[in-house]
Amino acid sequence: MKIALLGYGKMGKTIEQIALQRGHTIVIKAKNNNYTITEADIAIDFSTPSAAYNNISNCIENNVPVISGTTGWLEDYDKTVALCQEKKGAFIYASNFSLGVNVFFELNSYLAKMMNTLKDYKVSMEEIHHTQKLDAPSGTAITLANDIIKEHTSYNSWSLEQEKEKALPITAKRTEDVPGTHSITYKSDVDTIDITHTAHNRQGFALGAVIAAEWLYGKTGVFTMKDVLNIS
Ligand SMILES: NC(=O)c1ccc[n+]([C@@H]2O[C@H](COP(=O)([O-])OP(=O)(O)OC[C@H]3O[C@@H](n4cnc5c(N)ncnc54)[C@H](O)[C@@H]3O)[C@@H](O)[C@H]2O)c1
Ligand SMILES: O=C(O)C1=N[C@H](C(=O)O)CCC1
Repeated sequence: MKIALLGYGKMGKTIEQIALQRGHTIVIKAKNNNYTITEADIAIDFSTPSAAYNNISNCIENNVPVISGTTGWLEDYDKTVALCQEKKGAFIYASNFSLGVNVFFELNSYLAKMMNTLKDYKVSMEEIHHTQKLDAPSGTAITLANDIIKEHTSYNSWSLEQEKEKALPITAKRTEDVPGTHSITYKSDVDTIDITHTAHNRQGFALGAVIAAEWLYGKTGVFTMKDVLNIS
């Protein structure tokens, strides 16, 4: 496929390596909105929270299927879905494209469902990322928190504050060079259960995004990584 990389930073460059290894060509390496999307068969957006919606809607308007991994723009997600449906386009967003994290999402939901009957355990979450990250908490932490809230009746929201009524507390730490670590902890007076996913580098996110692009090409609709990986 002829791929447009919308965002040619840490992720764009890692996706380029994986896409070339898998036989694709890169026709656009955008660092701003100065590009002509119609040159591409498909676009992969890993840009910035303020740029993502314009990039994605530009693709949909021009009938170019688009994958987005950019986080921190989800206030515009519903509008994007409506546009994609109206234009009969193709779109996938995932807060995390790593295959391991997508298994971790399933584990998190299953654990939350079991723990819902054990109200002595309090849930908390910690995410750690590199210091250049623009958004907090991470998109992945928000997905994990929303999945817990769906299963666990003690929580109806998440918060970066630690002691908020019915809110699942998330701690967001920024440490140089950390690609992404997410932990969920259930703590009672007698013991603790922790589950953690640790990314060792950005290759897993990039591989998942290229697999999603290969899967989306030729389809119409709005999809998620659950559709791509056929898990759960
Ligand atoms: N979903 C996932 O699996 C996943 C994994 C890693 C990172 N991310 C997210 O991807 C995004 C990018 O991460 P990164 O580490 O590569 O950031 P980065 O800062 O290294 O790169 C961002 C790039 O976007 C470019 N950019 C700015 N405005 C643009 C525009 N209008 N059009 C196109 N490009 C533009 C910048 O010049 C830069 O090259 C972040 O939102 C991050 O949270 C998601
Ligand atoms: O490096 C980042 O930025 C990451 N962003 C995603 C998130 O916000 O969850 C995925 C992990 C890496």
